[in-house]
Amino acid sequence: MSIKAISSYQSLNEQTAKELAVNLNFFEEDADLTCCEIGDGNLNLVFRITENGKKGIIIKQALPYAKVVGESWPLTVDRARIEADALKLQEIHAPGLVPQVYHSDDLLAVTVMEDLSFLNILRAGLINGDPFPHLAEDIGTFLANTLYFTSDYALHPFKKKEYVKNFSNPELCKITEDLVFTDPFFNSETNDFEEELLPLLKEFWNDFSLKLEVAKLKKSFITESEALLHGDLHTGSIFADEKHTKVIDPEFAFYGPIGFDIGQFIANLTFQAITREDITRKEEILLIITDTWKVFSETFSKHWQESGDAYTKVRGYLEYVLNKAFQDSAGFSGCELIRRTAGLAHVEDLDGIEGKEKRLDAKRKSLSLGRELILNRHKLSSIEELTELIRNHSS
Ligand SMILES: Nc1ncnc2c1ncn2[C@@H]1O[C@H](COP(=O)(O)OP(=O)(O)O)[C@@H](O)[C@H]1O
Ligand SMILES: CSC[C@H]1O[C@H](OP(=O)(O)O)[C@H](O)[C@@H]1O
Repeated sequence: MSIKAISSYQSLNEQTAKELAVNLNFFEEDADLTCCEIGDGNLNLVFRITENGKKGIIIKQALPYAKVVGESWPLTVDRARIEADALKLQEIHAPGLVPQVYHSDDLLAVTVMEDLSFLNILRAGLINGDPFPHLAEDIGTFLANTLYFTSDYALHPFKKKEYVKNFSNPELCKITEDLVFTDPFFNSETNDFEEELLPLLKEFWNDFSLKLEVAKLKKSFITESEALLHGDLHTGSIFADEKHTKVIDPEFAFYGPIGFDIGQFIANLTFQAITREDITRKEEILLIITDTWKVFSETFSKHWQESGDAYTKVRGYLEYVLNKAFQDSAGFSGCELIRRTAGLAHVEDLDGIEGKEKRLDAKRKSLSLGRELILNRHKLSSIEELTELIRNHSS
């Protein structure tokens, strides 16, 4: 039976992924196709199908469980629908900054999209020291456009609530609630860290002022339906080179506080500020952070002038919204730094450091900076103060 004709979910393999591509008319029946499963993320299958080595297509399929753990961690395949819908909406608001979606199938939990293999995953490129001259401009624009145009500042309230419903994503949000906001701040089984970090982590687990601030950040993540977030905007969710930037993998998309995406992006750049030894190379990262915020806040402010909401004309309201997003983003980035160091899901920027002492030193810096950002976020009043804090903790 043709895979296109199936009436229930089944997980693909390299052979059936090829058959699906042909049945969906992406290739001729007699095409000489190559298919490889290239997924290196925590959750899904990703097939790259090419004909004679030319640019091909990507078929991404959600498994009914989290790939990184296995069938013992069931997970809704509805995340594929959310990812495809989010990519389509992001393409409208931030054209050219996401892969094109060619086809999606909610039953098979499949998204067929543009093959971006000509680009590099940003995390790998940054670790390699590659330059990304357009990154700040592109991500600042992506953040400003996707966040503003999906918010109440831009949308009719009925449309906004329709989106909130469509992008209700409880299972994926629960992963973030646990892995980003809760587990690393308690002695949880999911945590994963070198025993040498235990004394510092014990300090965290016993620090009730730290826990109170994380509780406030978690509350804001859970309760503030401000804009449609990407939901997992780390440097492994971005393809880039010197000229292009493409944001992938919005399966964690949902309505949340604007500062969350900004904070995750800043934190994942911060790992590079911590690990780079050369001062000039560190400063390159701090400049990307500064410029991203500047592009975001300037572009968001420009859009704001077009808003039909009467309150957006009230003096001080835009400044309030931006200041809250800024301070939230500092706090969220603190949580991301800590969870990527001691929680379940790690990053190559830290784990890939050769030499145990050097690696532990970087991880301690990441944990201490994370704590500072969470505790002192309300004292930060400019992006320069934020980058100065990062600079001081990463030398
Ligand atoms: N559009 C694409 N073009 C080329 N490669 C892709 C594309 N989407 C994903 N990949 C590859 O698959 C990997 C995992 O994709 P991702 O969407 O991050 O999956 P997961 O949701 O499991 O984290 C990426 O790191 C990248 O190597
Ligand atoms: C068990 S999911 C852990 C972690 O993985 C996700 O990232 P990705 O899909 O990019 O691999 C997300 O960050 C989750 O917190």
